[in-house]
Amino acid sequence: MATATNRVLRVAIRGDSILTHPRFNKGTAFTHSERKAFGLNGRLPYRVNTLEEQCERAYDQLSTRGEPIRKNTFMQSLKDQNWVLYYGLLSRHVKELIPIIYTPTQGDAIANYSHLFRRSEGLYLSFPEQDGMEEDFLEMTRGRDIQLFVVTDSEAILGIGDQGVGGIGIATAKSAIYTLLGGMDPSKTLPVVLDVGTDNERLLNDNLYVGWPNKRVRGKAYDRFVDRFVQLVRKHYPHSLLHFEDFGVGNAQRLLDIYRNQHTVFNDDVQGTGAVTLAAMMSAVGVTKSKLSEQRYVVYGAGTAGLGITKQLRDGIMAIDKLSREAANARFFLLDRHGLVKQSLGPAKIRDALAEFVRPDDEWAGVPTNADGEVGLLDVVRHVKPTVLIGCSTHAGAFTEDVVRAMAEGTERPIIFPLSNPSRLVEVEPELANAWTNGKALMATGSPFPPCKMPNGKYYDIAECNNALIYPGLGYGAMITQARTLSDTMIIAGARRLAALSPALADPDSALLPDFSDARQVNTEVAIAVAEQAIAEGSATIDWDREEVRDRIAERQWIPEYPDFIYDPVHGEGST
Ligand SMILES: NC(=O)C1=CN([C@@H]2O[C@H](COP(=O)(O)OP(=O)(O)OC[C@H]3O[C@@H](n4cnc5c(N)ncnc54)[C@H](O)[C@@H]3O)[C@@H](O)[C@H]2O)C=CC1
Ligand SMILES: CC(=O)C(=O)O
Ligand SMILES: [Mg+2]
Repeated sequence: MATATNRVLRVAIRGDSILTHPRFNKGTAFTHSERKAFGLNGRLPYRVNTLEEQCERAYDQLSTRGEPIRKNTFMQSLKDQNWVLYYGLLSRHVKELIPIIYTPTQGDAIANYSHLFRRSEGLYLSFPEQDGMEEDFLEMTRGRDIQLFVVTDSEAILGIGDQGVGGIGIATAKSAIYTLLGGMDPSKTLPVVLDVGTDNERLLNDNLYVGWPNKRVRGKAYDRFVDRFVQLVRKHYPHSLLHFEDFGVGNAQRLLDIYRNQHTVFNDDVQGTGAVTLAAMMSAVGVTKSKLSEQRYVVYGAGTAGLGITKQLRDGIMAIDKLSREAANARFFLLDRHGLVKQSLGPAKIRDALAEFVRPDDEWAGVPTNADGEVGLLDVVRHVKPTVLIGCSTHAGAFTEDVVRAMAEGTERPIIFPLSNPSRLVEVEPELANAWTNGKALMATGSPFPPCKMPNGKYYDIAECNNALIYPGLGYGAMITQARTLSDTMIIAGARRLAALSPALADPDSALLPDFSDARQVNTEVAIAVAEQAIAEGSATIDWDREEVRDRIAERQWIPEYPDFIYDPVHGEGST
């Protein structure tokens, strides 16, 4: 509701309308004079509470709920009632509550979306209603200054696959994180689901499923539908940021390539995941006193995130260590469902997008294969002796004891990042990898995990290498400078700033990335770095000096505090 410099708001609605409007509702925090002005006197109990008191009450209520999914439902209902209270509560308990409103719990809420459904949130654009898309879009956005669209088509939600219309839950969660950690004004963000059907049989056979009960539309019809939406964004909100989330592997990078020259677009799974992993890797090589370019990287799961990470690390090696593209590419060994991505697998088993990273066969003479000539993870590890092992496969437990021990034989400090979400899909539990490597592994995971006890009795904090540690800052930096593009160099600037904040820099036994309890300050630093880079390279379209970026961002970031309200039925906000 407020920014650091905007403490008074003119509001046009009153009575029940304001009490049921989550953007304006203050509940018991309406002052007595506001109650008079807005017709609320008889609608509220006498005593005026502070936000602090409201947060205390809401936290007590939340604490009576045991299971994470019940806490998630409570938080959703709070968001439906009062945004300031919702974000106020979250910001007082960031580390405890992010796993409730985001991964892993939001994954369960999305999987059960149609059964938990109470009320809608965001914009639902359904394939059979596409002729009315512009009307629906305008109906939703009329009078609003939307600066950020978070869109999903729900094909690859976290690691749980196609969730049909329930995928709106990842767009709403990612938007909420933009506000909580990036300072984005929630009234200027819009989560969107493109409901193009679902191939999830469980949903198709469920009579309570609330989405379009149809097989997923693909091919040209799909492309036209997505394009219709993107062109509406471009036409009506040319300066907005368009964030793509959890699109399938056949579309994520492809749509990014199509639209990145038309609008300021961002694919979180490709670019956000790549950036946070680059930052964690910079931190890890700082601990081992080596360079990014000196590592041998095995990436297990060459889908959207796997390839995004690989390219971002490759670009980092080129930008920071000045290796050629070919030399940097040669540091990577990718595996997918058919094992090592190597030449003889042929086009039927290798996506075109992986072309740059296909290994030559002659490198693998004498290495054991299965009957189809495929090389598995253990044999890749034995042969390559990787210093880095990254998982983004959704294959729970893929980093077995044999794999981890084989890796530890080949390198003093194995860098192991099992990044699959939600937690139950992690490639290896950090506790196990810690035990199998005698506490030598440097680790980061996609969802939160508890610290591991080291042989010396100390605890090792597991960095949460989740794109939420960086995407709100990347997006905010691009949005606030109205950048024409979110360029690769802006992303690298953000990753370098994040790496510079790593606790492991000061103490090599500390976590590789800042703790999520500091994620707001961290993302603000990332936003500053991105905005400075946007100005330096001419992507920014606002007329700021680099030196003023920090102050400008501090002034503009949205904070969960109640401004004072003045009733103004003519010029006030809230009437549209
Ligand atoms: N930590 C983070 O910030 C992020 C984590 N992720 C996680 O990464 C995982 C993958 O996500 P996406 O790349 O979007 O999905 P995706 O479906 O594009 O990629 C998964 C890839 O793993 C491969 N795969 C599946 N089973 C395999 C197996 N048994 N062996 C080898 N390869 C196998 C698939 O063929 C596919 O190419 C998910 O769990 C997701 O939650 C994704 C984005 C960000
Ligand atoms: C974190 C995230 O974006 C994912 O797991 O898809
Ligand atoms: Mg994602």
